[in-house]
Amino acid sequence: MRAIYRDFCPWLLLLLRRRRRFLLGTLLVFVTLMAGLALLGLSGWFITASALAGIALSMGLPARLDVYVPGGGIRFFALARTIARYMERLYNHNTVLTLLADLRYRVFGYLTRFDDARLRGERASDWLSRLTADIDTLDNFYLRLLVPPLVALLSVVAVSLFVAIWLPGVGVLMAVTLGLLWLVVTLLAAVWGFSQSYQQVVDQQSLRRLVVDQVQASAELMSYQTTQWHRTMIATQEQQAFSNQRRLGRKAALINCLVSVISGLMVVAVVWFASLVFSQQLVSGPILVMAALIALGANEAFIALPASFIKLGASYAAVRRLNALTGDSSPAAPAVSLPEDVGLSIQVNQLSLRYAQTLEPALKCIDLHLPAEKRAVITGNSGAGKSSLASVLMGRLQAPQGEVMVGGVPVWQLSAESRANHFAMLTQQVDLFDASIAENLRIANPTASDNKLWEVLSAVALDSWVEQLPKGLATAVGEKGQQLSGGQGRRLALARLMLCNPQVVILDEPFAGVDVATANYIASSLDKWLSNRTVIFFVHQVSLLNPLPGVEYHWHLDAGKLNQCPLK
Ligand SMILES: Nc1ncnc2c1ncn2[C@@H]1O[C@H](COP(=O)(O)OP(=O)(O)OP(=O)(O)O)[C@@H](O)[C@H]1O
Repeated sequence: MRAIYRDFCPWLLLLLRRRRRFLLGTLLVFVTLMAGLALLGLSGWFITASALAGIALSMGLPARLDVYVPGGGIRFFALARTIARYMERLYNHNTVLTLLADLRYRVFGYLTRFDDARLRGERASDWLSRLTADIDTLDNFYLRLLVPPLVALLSVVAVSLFVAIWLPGVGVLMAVTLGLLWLVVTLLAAVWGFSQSYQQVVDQQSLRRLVVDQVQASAELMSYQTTQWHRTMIATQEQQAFSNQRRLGRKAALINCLVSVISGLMVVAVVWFASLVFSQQLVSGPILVMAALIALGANEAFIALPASFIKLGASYAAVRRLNALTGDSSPAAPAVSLPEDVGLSIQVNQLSLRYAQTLEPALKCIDLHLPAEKRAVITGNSGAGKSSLASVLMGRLQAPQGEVMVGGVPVWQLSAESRANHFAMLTQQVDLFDASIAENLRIANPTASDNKLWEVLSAVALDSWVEQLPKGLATAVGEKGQQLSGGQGRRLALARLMLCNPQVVILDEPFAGVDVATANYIASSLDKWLSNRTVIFFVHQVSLLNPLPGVEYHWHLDAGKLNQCPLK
């Protein structure tokens, strides 16, 4: 129990930072409920009193009834209920959206502090689950698990005290029964449905993974004729999730049934006790009817609670997954900035890196010094550690041993803005968005003119190809740039890089997928753009296929070890 509280605590505190909204939202829900109950009770009282006055008059007995005050009261409560309900919906939905923004902001903040290895450690569908499904589950917390039980508890107190003014015994009966009902719909529902609703989140995640795999790998599954096998796996998982959901639904229905039985019995008991008091002429008929109707209406505060509390386990599962993020990320965002328009040197001292769950280090005791505004090439066979070293140099991957200094500042102390402004990297796997060519380019520089876009396209020899496209710069490149060839995609990414103005540039296999003539043409444009910048090329080998303009230093990576080589 304490562990559950500890896990929920940070998120509850985040929600309660908006406590004024929370209190006002609760008050509006409470006022709506009370106005409804008052309308029901007063209407019952008024109809009964009118009927009794009519009967008395028809029997020739003297009778008086003020119709104006109760009539006005009924109109007042009817209006109050409508207005309070409208305000409550408006206000609480606004609160939920505000909380959603708070939660997403916090979770996104944690994700931005992860390095490449941690981000790649989980699947995209899992990150998506955290940012969407888990946060939505938490966001339900306010409107389903915090406000309604508080309103229900307040209504138990208010309704019992009100009835006790005329019928103290009935007031106590209602307080005890409704209090018991409150415990049933909150604690009992939460405990009873906990493990199944927890499992529901786990099942949904597994199902989402399998379905994403089915869609993404459909070509492979079809070519190996294993589509049916994979579909069977999905069907089995679906069946498991379905039967768990059915068990949970059955429990929720049973609790709802219990609520109806308890509240129904309470109404019978209220009518019975009140008629005993009525038979002793201690209370009037209209009051008896009013008490019975209020007892009947009080049920409304409890109706939605079982369905919400039975899913407490799901909220707990979401919270635990989100807490795993907070545990992993570094506590504070680094905030050192680099000077503008000054050449930056790169210095690496005794750097070692080992990925989690691997035996051999990917990088071993690396020392490197590249003066400001100079260019170097680092060669190495596949798997030698080139991409890992490039990521560490850019501060995208944190190495536990050794240090990397850029412009004399440890790279991990640099703020995200500073890294974005001063560093640029062409990675092996380029990311293109499902947008037009122009939009993909303007990610690097939103204010770049069309002329500027044509200039960088020409630098990577893509201008004539784009010119002959019917939509030109507005041509969509498809999801992950699927409508471009591999080489075109890389060149577009290189053109995008050329719209920035970084002081340090890292190019990981810049000429991969490009023929020799085009590579030579791109190299000469790159040469101009790279002047006055500190540059490292990462390539498998120095060859005609890799024209490397202006390179003055050469290192070779061999199984994670870096050795300086003479430049041929
Ligand atoms: N996220 C990761 N988790 C575990 N091991 C990794 C990870 N990324 C890379 N490695 C391992 O680190 C070693 C170096 O990989 P890296 O990608 O840096 O090599 P590379 O020289 O860039 O190779 P290539 O030229 O084929 O891209 C490899 O043995 C690889 O298996």
